[in-house]
Amino acid sequence: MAKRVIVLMGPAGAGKSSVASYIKERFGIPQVITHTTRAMRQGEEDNVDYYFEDDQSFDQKHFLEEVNYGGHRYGSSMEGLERAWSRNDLASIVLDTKGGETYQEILHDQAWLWYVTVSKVEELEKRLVARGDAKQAIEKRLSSAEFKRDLSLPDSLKNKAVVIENDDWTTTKRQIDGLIQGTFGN
Ligand SMILES: Nc1ncnc2c1ncn2[C@@H]1O[C@H](COP(=O)(O)OP(=O)(O)OP(=O)(O)O)[C@@H](O)[C@H]1O
Ligand SMILES: Nc1nc2c(ncn2[C@@H]2O[C@H](COP(=O)(O)O)[C@@H](O)[C@H]2O)c(=O)[nH]1
Repeated sequence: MAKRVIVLMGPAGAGKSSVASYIKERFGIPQVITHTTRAMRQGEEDNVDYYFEDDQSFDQKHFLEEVNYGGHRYGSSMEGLERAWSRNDLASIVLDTKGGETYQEILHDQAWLWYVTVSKVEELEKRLVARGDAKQAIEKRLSSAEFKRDLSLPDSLKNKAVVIENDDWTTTKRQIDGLIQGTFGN
């Protein structure tokens, strides 16, 4: 089977990481670990949720693409993608929409684009609070240009991405099961 990667995009709090964890547990789809200079959140682990970097170590890496999101740096590497593909032909990665556009340009049909969103934008802040994010970090994130941009799909990805409206987790899981089983018959 051709190697593919599910590219999970969407606004902060919409549920991208929750979807990545679900497809890992349910279908054994490994997640590509990316790099960031932001501080670790409660419950996160280095080398599992991210490779946590400082500016100096980040500068030494060779990334396929890198972005600034809400004042922090994020980057993903071809090595990370190959590592996930060595375990399974279908992997996932969580990216902002700018990264999603880059993956689409580089990987074409090998990038399976999923845009995770919610129908009510107020729900996003509630979820970040419930996740235990620091108040200051939430305020900074919600006022960032990147957060506002990712509230909708960029024009270049419209009609190319599957939209998952993650208002209700049971409904979301059903949609995901349909997408994976419809394509791979697992
Ligand atoms: N359908 C849902 N209903 C209610 N809560 C949800 C739902 N999906 C995810 N959550 C919760 O919302 C919070 C944010 O989810 P998650 O971390 O997956 O979002 P994210 O899109 O990866 O966010 P970020 O980009 O900020 O990292 C988590 O606490 C998660 O458990
Ligand atoms: N383009 C990229 N975007 C990335 C990468 N790793 C994560 N992300 C996206 O950044 C924001 C913020 O992430 P958070 O974990 O601090 O909430 C989110 O949209 C992620 O999808 C990357 O390597 N490249």
